[in-house]
Amino acid sequence: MASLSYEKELSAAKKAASLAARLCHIFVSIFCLDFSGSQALVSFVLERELPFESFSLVAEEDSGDLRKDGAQEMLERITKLVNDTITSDGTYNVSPLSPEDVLIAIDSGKSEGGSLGRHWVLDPIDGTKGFLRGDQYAIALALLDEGKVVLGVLACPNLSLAPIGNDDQHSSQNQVGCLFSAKVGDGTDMQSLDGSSPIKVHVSGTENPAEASFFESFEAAHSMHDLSSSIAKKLGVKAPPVRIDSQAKYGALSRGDGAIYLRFPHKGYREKIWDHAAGSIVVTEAGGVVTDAAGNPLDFSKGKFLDLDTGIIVTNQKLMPLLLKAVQDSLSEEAQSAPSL
Ligand SMILES: Nc1ncnc2c1ncn2[C@@H]1O[C@H](COP(=O)(O)O)[C@@H](OP(=O)(O)O)[C@H]1O
Ligand SMILES: [Mg+2]
Ligand SMILES: [Mg+2]
Ligand SMILES: [Mg+2]
Repeated sequence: MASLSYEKELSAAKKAASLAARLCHIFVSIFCLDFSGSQALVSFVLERELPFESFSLVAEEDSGDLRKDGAQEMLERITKLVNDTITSDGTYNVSPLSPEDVLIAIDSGKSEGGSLGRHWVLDPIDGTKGFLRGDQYAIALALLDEGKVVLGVLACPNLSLAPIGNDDQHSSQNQVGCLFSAKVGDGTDMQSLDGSSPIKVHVSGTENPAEASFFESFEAAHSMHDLSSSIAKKLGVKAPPVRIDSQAKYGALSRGDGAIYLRFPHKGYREKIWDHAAGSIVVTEAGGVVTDAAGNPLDFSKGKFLDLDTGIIVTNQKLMPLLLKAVQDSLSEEAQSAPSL
């Protein structure tokens, strides 16, 4: 049986996500509207770092737009950016990638995943809308082994190292750029994206919902904010929701910035595994719980999509029973009040 320690896989993942974060950061300055360069870079780094492992990647982007007529210049810019990032890192002694190499690296993310063997799961930029607004976004990378998430890394370039809501502008703690990493059975670490030493993080230990603050999507279109506010009210949560983009919510929750994350997409939306794989292990290894609205664990073994009941709820172990009850009460009230069609 292959080594189950995933040590080298985790360090490869941390390196890949950090370099991709560097590349995304440069994107901001040139306002380049294509995000697949981050995917090309992650795929390049993983294949170089783990040359003896079979490589399967389930990732959000593909090269379709970059292969269209008129995308030549964009592809050249992305290729340059990928090469510049590889050169700035300095560890790979390779000749520069050609535009075709970049397209191939992007398209190595076409795997379907599933319950057999190992699959990397990548969201090269999660929270695209947050990224474009200059708010939170994340590079989210996880490894599935036999359908289970065994490690996850979240690079959050705009998340402060200090807790959210701590407005001490003059503190040296106000530095931004966090890297969260988690390996099954090993806890969750956080470090600065500039490479400080990692510290262990833990979810909030609060048992009192009145003290808990909760996260939800910034984008109202991504989650039913009415439903989450009804749940929060039932629970007795006092503070208003903290709305942030991307899996930075899972990162923030893993270090106790808030105690609850509620995500109820509109009917018909199917959640993708790359939007939750890394975030969920970052939270569970920090002592939290991630389930669907029925209290079932998320099943990452079914391919690209999560087949889940209604929504995703995240909190600590003590609050979960109360939260689950509030969720189910709110859902059944909503079902009763909905006009029958
Ligand atoms: N209508 C919808 N409902 C729920 N999620 C949606 C959505 N449209 C897009 N998303 C997903 O929500 C993710 C962002 O999550 P959040 O709402 O927590 O910021 C997006 O990731 P990308 O930005 O990678 O496409 C996208 O996959
Ligand atoms: Mg996403
Ligand atoms: Mg994305
Ligand atoms: Mg998207």
